[in-house]
Amino acid sequence: MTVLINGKLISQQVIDETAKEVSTFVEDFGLAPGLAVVLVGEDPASQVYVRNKVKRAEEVGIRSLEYKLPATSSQEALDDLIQTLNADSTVHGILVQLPLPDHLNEEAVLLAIDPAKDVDGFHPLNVGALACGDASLVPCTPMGCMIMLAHVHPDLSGKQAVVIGRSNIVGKPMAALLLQANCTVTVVHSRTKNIESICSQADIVVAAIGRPEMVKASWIKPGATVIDVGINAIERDGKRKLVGDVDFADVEPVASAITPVPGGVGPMTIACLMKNTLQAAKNQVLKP
Ligand SMILES: Nc1nc2c(c(=O)[nH]1)N[C@@H](CN(C=O)c1ccc(C(=O)N[C@@H](CCC(=O)O)C(=O)O)cc1)CN2
Repeated sequence: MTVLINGKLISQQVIDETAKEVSTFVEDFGLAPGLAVVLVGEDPASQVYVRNKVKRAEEVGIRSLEYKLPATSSQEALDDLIQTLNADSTVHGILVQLPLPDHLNEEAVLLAIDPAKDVDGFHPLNVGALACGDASLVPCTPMGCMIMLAHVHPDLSGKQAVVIGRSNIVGKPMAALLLQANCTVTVVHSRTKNIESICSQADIVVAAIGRPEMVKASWIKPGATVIDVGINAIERDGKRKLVGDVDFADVEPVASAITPVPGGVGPMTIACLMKNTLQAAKNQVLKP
């Protein structure tokens, strides 16, 4: 029978563990970790994610500060805010919700965040540390995928893993983490030839393409584990529905374990953000 890897349940475990550690941190250091969440514009999905981040922060005892800037904000205005947050010793974590409006330079924004406060793990210094196997702040979605994988594969060593997609947020850090866990890793992308045949040899498939239900049963080796990072809103039978990058109904009977959408990787992203915020606070308090 196929195991459904339940992101809601596992993320709640991560939240509960983090809440305990936050309370020890408060006892030891007399202050709660502080997280600044910056949202530029009014993208409805981003508003939901930011709201959920603030809610989860409250739940674990992290002090959250929300900054909402208008969609027309200048690069300078955003940079000024980041510099102020960088200089504030009560703020241990800073995240700028992505995507940003088109006129803003995302790379420059991510570079402006103090790497010690970069709880998304997107700053080039943290990306480099991850590539060297020495990261303290790891991007939240790939970290969440690794925690879910650990539930079905306590030892990933020697497994053939295929990551579909090469984004900076998911594909590349995911490949680095799987490599660190001693998997043999292949990254496939839009220019890869024979994607289906490469995927069908993998023990683990991580789909992070951003194309609804692209991965079919014929791509999956019987008994493989499938992690679906995609969150795509589609219309089916006149109703709005969230689906992943994996055709769940087609793939589920072939896989030995699979994550659902919704309720899979998504909730893990926010739980891992709480873990990173606590980690950043510990790093700053212990090594100011
Ligand atoms: N600065 C960042 N921006 C973005 C990130 C990120 O990690 N850092 N990731 C995504 C958005 N995201 C968090 O920010 C995120 C996406 C989805 C979910 C989630 O829980 N999804 C639910 C479904 C939610 C719904 O009903 O719409 C699920 O999959 O069950 C959490 C966080 C891009 N931007």
